[in-house]
Amino acid sequence: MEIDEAVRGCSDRRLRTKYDNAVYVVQRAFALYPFEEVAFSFNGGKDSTVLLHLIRAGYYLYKKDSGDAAKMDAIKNCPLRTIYFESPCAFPEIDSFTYETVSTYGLPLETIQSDFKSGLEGLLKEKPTKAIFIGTRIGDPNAVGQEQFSPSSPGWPPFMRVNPILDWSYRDVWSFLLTCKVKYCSLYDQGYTSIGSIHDTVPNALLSDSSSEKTFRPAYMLTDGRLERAGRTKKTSHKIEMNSVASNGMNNNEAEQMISRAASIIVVSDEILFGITEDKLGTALCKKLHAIGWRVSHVAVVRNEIDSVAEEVERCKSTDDMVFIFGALGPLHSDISLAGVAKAFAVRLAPDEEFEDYLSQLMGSNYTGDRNEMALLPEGITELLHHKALPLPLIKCRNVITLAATNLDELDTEWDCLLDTQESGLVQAKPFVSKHLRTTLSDVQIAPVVAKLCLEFSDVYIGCHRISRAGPLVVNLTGKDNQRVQAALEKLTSSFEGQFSQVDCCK
Ligand SMILES: Cc1cc2nc3c(=O)[nH]c(=O)nc-3n(C[C@H](O)[C@H](O)[C@H](O)COP(=O)(O)O)c2cc1C
Ligand SMILES: Nc1ncnc2c1ncn2[C@@H]1O[C@H](COP(=O)(O)OP(=O)(O)OP(=O)(O)O)[C@@H](O)[C@H]1O
Ligand SMILES: [Mg+2]
Repeated sequence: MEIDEAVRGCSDRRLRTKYDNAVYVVQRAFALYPFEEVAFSFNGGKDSTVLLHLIRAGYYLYKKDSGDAAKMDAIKNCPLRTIYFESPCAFPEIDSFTYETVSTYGLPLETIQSDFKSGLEGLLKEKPTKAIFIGTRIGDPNAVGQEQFSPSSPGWPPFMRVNPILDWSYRDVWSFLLTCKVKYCSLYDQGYTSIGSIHDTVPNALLSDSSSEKTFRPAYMLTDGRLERAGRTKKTSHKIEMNSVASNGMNNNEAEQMISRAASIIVVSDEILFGITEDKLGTALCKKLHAIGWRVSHVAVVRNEIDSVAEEVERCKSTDDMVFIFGALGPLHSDISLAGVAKAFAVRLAPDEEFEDYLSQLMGSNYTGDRNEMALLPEGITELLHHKALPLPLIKCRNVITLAATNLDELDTEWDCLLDTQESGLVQAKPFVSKHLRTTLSDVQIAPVVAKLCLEFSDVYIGCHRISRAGPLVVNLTGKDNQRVQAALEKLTSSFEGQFSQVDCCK
């Protein structure tokens, strides 16, 4: 069997291991389910092309193991039911590659014209189908929480999703296709690295040829597989969000208020809780966030314990747009931040190939201990944020960004890189306006007026603090609408003629 021979004959030990595991999953599926109740979901993409050849190899090995030696010569192909969800928005190259391939490999094709869910409902009604092979890989947006055998989701018709290449990286896919010298869709040689519909897919800009803007290098030249989907345009952008709120009859100001951003900060440090060190980074980050118009809703210092981090992340990730974590990052026993993040998202820590590469370039081969602990990242939800000024990319898990800074200078660098990296999601929001007033009046005297003011100006934050019990009182008015902040200020000062003076800062 040519695929099996090509992989076994190659020197790439990692590819051989990935192949062995995937082919094992294929064979188990054939052992578990009646052949005619298994289907292969094929769409001509690179992942499903890999899967096609793994299924062919797995089928061959399964038949060989079941003692059908006499018939082995006849088993060149695997006549597995193959389903293709056709779409008028598919690339013509994808369509033609799909039809050609099923014909080349003798796959009985069943085309479906509706969406995935109703298409599968129809398919299951028509023919009993217990399991479907899918080319999902960790890193695909829909892979989170899946295993190699994962029942379909609640609300979907019942079948087993079989994902033999779930743990394959972008590089593994290309090593396999090139080692086996199999045909793949021509778009991948034109710079496409992941293919969706004609409306949301363009060649990957990272492969653009320096000599000409219009030519692109082949997909297998992309060195950082994390950026595989860079040619897939995002479904919702800040601009669209803004347009849609503005088109709901709101003016732009109101629209900006609507999308004002909130962040929380988690500092992981037993030392701070013991009083041995102080948290300076949390305070500095509050200032930086405030300066770009973000509201900080919460700063927490938690213990170096997986559960403490997980509980805090779980709380913050759903209430805030962004969560920042400092501390407990590295190979030490107490470096548990990423395990806490993984637990909060109910995913595992798994080796990350790209991060491993960065670590070995930075630290040589002795960098991570026996299990490559430092290269274990939350599986399926991690994005590496690259920047030329950073020796290691920053780790972003959905809306949780792990900062590696240990002092204020390092924080400045990381912050500038985040602002310079679109993928960080750190967009500039409408800036805050702050005005500060100072008075020698007592708290008791101003309390009823300030309480009323808070009700009337609910969009303006009105805070009061003293530098000392005997010293003057400072009132801080902060909001996003300059006129409203000024109006609140005037109302307060006019209630106590001549008793307030405006100052530049709140000290
Ligand atoms: C055969 C097959 C089975 C699927 N089963 C499920 C499922 O059980 N649950 C689910 O949420 N999505 C399921 N999907 C949808 C995929 O998760 C995903 O939305 C789809 O592949 C589109 O990916 P894209 O949005 O990246 O193009 C299935 C898709 C296919 C082709
Ligand atoms: N239109 C479709 N018809 C049949 N199966 C599909 C279709 N779209 C997706 N799938 C299944 O979902 C899997 C994952 O799709 P995905 O787009 O991530 O991978 P791919 O198309 O194989 O490769 P690429 O990431 O380069 O687009 C496919 O390998 C295939 O098994
Ligand atoms: Mg695709």
